[in-house]
Amino acid sequence: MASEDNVSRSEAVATLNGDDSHIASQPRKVALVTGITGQDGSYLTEFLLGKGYEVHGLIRRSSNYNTQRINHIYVDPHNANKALMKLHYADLSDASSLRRWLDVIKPEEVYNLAAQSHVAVSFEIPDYTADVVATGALRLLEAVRSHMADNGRTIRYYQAGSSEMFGSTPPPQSETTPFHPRSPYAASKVAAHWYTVNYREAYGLYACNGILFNHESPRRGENFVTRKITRALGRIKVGLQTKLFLGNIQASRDWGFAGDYVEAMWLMLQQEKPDDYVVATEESHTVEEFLEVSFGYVGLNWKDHVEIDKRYFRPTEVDNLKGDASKAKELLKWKPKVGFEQLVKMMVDEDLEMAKREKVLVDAGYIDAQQQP
Ligand SMILES: C[C@H]1O[C@H](OP(=O)(O)OP(=O)(O)OC[C@H]2O[C@@H](n3cnc4c(=O)[nH]c(N)nc43)[C@H](O)[C@@H]2O)[C@@H](O)[C@@H](O)C1=O
Repeated sequence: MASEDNVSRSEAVATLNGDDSHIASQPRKVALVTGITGQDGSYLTEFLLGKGYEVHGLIRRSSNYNTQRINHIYVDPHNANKALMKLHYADLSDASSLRRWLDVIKPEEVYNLAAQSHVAVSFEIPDYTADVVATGALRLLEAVRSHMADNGRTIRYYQAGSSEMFGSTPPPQSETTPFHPRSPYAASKVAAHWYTVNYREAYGLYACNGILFNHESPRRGENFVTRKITRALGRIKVGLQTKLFLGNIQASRDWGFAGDYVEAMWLMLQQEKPDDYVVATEESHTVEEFLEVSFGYVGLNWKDHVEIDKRYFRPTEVDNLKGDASKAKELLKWKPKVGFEQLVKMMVDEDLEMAKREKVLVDAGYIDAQQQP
């Protein structure tokens, strides 16, 4: 469904919906989002469209469409009056594509959310992870810098940092806590963090690092632990599977709701000066506690279904993350709206509904139950 056509900015800016007259008198702000097909990209795009932005997303070519999370806000570009989210093929490993789209789109804000974001997988594909997460951020920063220099424009840049950068440094973790990364993913995020700081200091770029602690939602990828649990729980509840295999359930994370966290990204780019901010709930829970709350919510005992499988342990683990978000609270006036239990219930509710729909298809013989034990 991605458009392969270039749409000129003047054409796009002139396209205003009838239902947003409060912003119709000014040209729309234009944002460029990498990683738009991911969990955060989809929530950020909804948020920015709600603020009256025109949002351009960079997507990777794939033999299958991977736009499920944004299909509900996609409008065919032939409907120029309504199509305020536009998709373009590019890749963080392809510097020329980044510079070209900056030149065409001329965004005011760039959000770099794209990544190989799975920590365990980064041990399997470390070169690729470093290329996309670390060097990819550098390529984008350099494209932004050179575009600004050549065109006399300014762009505000957001870099998606991660609490994984703190690694083995004990909690609570704030902006001044030293990094001690424990995976190729985390080390790559540390590099991207410092590239961003360096471009700010060297070139005066308005560039911010958001150091976001884990943030989840019903749109979370199914191989991250929270969604893996709620997805399996839904299927267990309706009888499509019986067991769930997990790794280290003593790890503790500061889990917030992704929908809350994208607002903090945007707020960072609306300040007078660029800076780095921790975004977190300031509460930490173990994976075991997540199991207790989620299974308990639907009247099941997790101990009847969960088995520990060593293959999900990581070569080096991050044991305990708990953020100190005082700076974001004070300067951005940001705070999370969804708490831990509410987040768990939201995810369980959605995945229970999904499992019920899946069961209808299984019972009718349209799909099989994917050979789950
Ligand atoms: C902020 C940060 O947040 C995320 O990274 P993550 O914390 O590694 O997230 P996760 O859901 O993969 O693991 C959380 C914990 O859960 C343990 N765990 C146990 N059993 C399984 C298991 O079966 N699967 C998984 N995935 N984890 C398991 C696992 O060992 C770890 O201790 C990414 O978004 C990342 O991009 C990012 O930036």
